[in-house]
Amino acid sequence: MQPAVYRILDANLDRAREGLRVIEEWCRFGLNHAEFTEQCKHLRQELATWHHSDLRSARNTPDDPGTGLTHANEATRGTIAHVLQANFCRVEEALRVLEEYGKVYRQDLTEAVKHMRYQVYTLESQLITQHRHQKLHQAMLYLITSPSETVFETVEAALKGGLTLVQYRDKDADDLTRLNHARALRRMCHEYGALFIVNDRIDLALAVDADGVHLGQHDFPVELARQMLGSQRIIGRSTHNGDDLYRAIQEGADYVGVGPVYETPTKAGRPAAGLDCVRHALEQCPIPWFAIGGIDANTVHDVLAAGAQRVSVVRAIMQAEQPTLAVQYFMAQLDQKRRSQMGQKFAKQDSITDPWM
Ligand SMILES: Cc1ncc(COP(=O)(O)OP(=O)(O)O)c(N)n1
Ligand SMILES: Cc1ncsc1CCOP(=O)(O)O
Ligand SMILES: [Mg+2]
Repeated sequence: MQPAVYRILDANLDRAREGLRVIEEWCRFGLNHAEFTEQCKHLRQELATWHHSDLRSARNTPDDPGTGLTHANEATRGTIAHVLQANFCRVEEALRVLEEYGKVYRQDLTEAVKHMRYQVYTLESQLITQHRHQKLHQAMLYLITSPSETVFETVEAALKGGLTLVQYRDKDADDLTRLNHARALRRMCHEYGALFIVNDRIDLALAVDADGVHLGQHDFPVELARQMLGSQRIIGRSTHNGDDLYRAIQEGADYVGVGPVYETPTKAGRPAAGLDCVRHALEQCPIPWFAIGGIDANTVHDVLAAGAQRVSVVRAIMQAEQPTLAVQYFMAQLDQKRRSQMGQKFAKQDSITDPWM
């Protein structure tokens, strides 16, 4: 057996185990997810059983020309999602190398790492799903875009203000324009670690690998969207009354919009559902819900007082002179409401069990 093959197997066993350890640490300390943590640990330990001394003894780091190679993208990671993505790539590539070179070393290694590689693919999909849904539950402010010459500048300014959930909505543009805009906005949102949702169009959401789609009462049913998008993507539903809300929950929507609370020119012709829809959602909605419709600096206090914990806005940010400040204002109001509620809950019970907090 050529020493070079041993060196390749040694290096890639190290690479795979190191990448899994990076992922494991987020599962353990970032997600507090015992099952994912255990899966990573088991894969690491299984790889360790193949790391025999004949492979380790072939290591020759001083003569390794690769140690000096670096890539500009390796220096920094924009978000945790980028850290996870880079390390899943590292693990999957290393396992593929082990599988190929294992064919000239030991057939049982090849079989073992092939099985591990598919386990890692599944874990990656589960983690992406978990990450998306965790970010959805943590999102308190939801920007829905409106057609604008400065839509990209406005969204980026909002993301710089701490916005974590964006929906691309343009009822008038042609499909090619929507495709290009959605691609650009999805890239921008993910650079800032924000979720990107597409309004109405399941095909467009799939085409740009969006984090999800938002469907109105007269758009495609949630069931069809779920068949096309799977469980790993987010599906939101518009609701205007108690029946809509009940049905959306039964259909398995991941979140709902509740409103319009006030009449709004952004959704002309849709009558206001009033603050009662907020009060009803507070009592009846177990999934994340966003009050929407006519919410701005003048109305947000009443909407929060009626029980909203999350709000969705269009004009208040899209038409703001300074979108960054507008986002920071709303986030401060929402955080203050959340803290006051946490305080009240602690006052009422020994431990907080609210799954959305
Ligand atoms: C969060 C949220 N709620 C409601 C809507 C409205 O969706 P839209 O497609 O604009 O109108 P309908 O399909 O509900 O009539 C939304 N986009 N986002
Ligand atoms: C899309 C949508 N659905 C219900 S109200 C609304 C628009 C809300 O826009 P604005 O925040 O400008 O009132
Ligand atoms: Mg719609």
